Amino acid sequence: MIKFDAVSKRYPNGTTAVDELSLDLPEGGVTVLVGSSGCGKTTTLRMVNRMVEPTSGTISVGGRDILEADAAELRRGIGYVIQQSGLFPHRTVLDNIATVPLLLGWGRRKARARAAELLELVGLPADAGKRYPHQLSGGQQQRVGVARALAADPPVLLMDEPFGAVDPVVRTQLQNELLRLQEELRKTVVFVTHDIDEAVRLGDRIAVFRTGGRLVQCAAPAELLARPADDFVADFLGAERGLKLLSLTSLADVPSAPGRAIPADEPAGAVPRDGGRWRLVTSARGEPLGWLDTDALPAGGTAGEAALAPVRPLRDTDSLLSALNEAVSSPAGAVARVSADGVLTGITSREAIHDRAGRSHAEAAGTPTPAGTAGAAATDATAPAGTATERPA
Ligand SMILES: Nc1ncnc2c1ncn2[C@@H]1O[C@H](COP(=O)(O)OP(=O)(O)OP(=O)(O)O)[C@@H](O)[C@H]1O
Repeated sequence: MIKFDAVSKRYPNGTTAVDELSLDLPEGGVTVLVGSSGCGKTTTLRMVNRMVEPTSGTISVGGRDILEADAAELRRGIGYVIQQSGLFPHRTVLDNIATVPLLLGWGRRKARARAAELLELVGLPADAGKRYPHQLSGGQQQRVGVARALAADPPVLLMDEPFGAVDPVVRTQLQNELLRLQEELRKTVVFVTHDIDEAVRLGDRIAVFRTGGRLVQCAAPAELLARPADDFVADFLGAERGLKLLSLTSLADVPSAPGRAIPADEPAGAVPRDGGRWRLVTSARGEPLGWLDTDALPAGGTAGEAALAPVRPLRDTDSLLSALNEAVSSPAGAVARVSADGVLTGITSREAIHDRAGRSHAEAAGTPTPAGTAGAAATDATAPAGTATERPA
């Protein structure tokens, strides 16, 4: 969709911002550009919509050399979102979003209807449309920035650190919104960030640049994390790249055992004390409520009335990293698995998670799978904490 062929950008002061870049950005995918400050990410992005002209090489969008296109026409097919949202302060939110459709001569009514539709698409309430940008939070302004960039339904979206100026919680929300939108819209997105976690979350592919505008590696996140091309990329990805890789693997194919859960209305005195210390207590509907310590059972009352250690049930769509986190923080050393409606489907041992984690690394690195621990993969809720064989992930 977007193709860079031996593209360089040299500024008159002698700075080489981008050096002989050859890169294909697939249609409908998110390509994230990362790298240390000043390595040419923004320059690369801005060359796509001709805000910066390359010194040499060719860039094509949809098979057409961008230098042969009229710059204004080219930009109509390319949405652009920047860090400080870039909204017009004296225009209402709705008018901001309607900017490009109005420039395209859509007519006021149609442009505003489209803007209202987009407001909803990016998760803002309809009444936000009448406000001015300064009457919105930073996160809401960024949503408006995204809505404005999408207004004319461009096939390409350029995003230059769009979530760089908001706090981590809002940032995660905005990332989730973008993933949801992308699921629906399938734009070809070029996304610049300094944040490797953001890159791993959002990117179908990640391009790592180094100072001097040199592309070092471009690969899918899992491949990049498992097989960094050199020490520079490995350092850039950080010491925790093994854990980051686990954030990309889902829990879906990790086995679980039914587990013998205890209903909350079971009399405490009737809870079996043998076969393991921690037992999962569930509601009448089967939702996990917490872990019961059978070494400290109260004399009277029900299992549900006892002090329970917290449980954070996980679904198949949760990541292996979340599962590992839950397994190490749960006193039972196991994870309660639930269906989409929150009902217990089984219990997975820490060992099963370790086993899957090891395979996930081996798969991504293209090395032989380490011997599995099939058969010991699941646990039942009666297994005492810490009985799983400890193996490094
Ligand atoms: N107009 C310009 N004139 C001269 N040098 C420039 C100009 N614009 C950018 N540069 C230089 O080109 C290099 C690449 O800049 P660019 O903004 O693309 O980097 P970046 O990777 O986006 O940086 P950051 O992460 O800090 O935003 C830098 O050394 C920068 O100083």
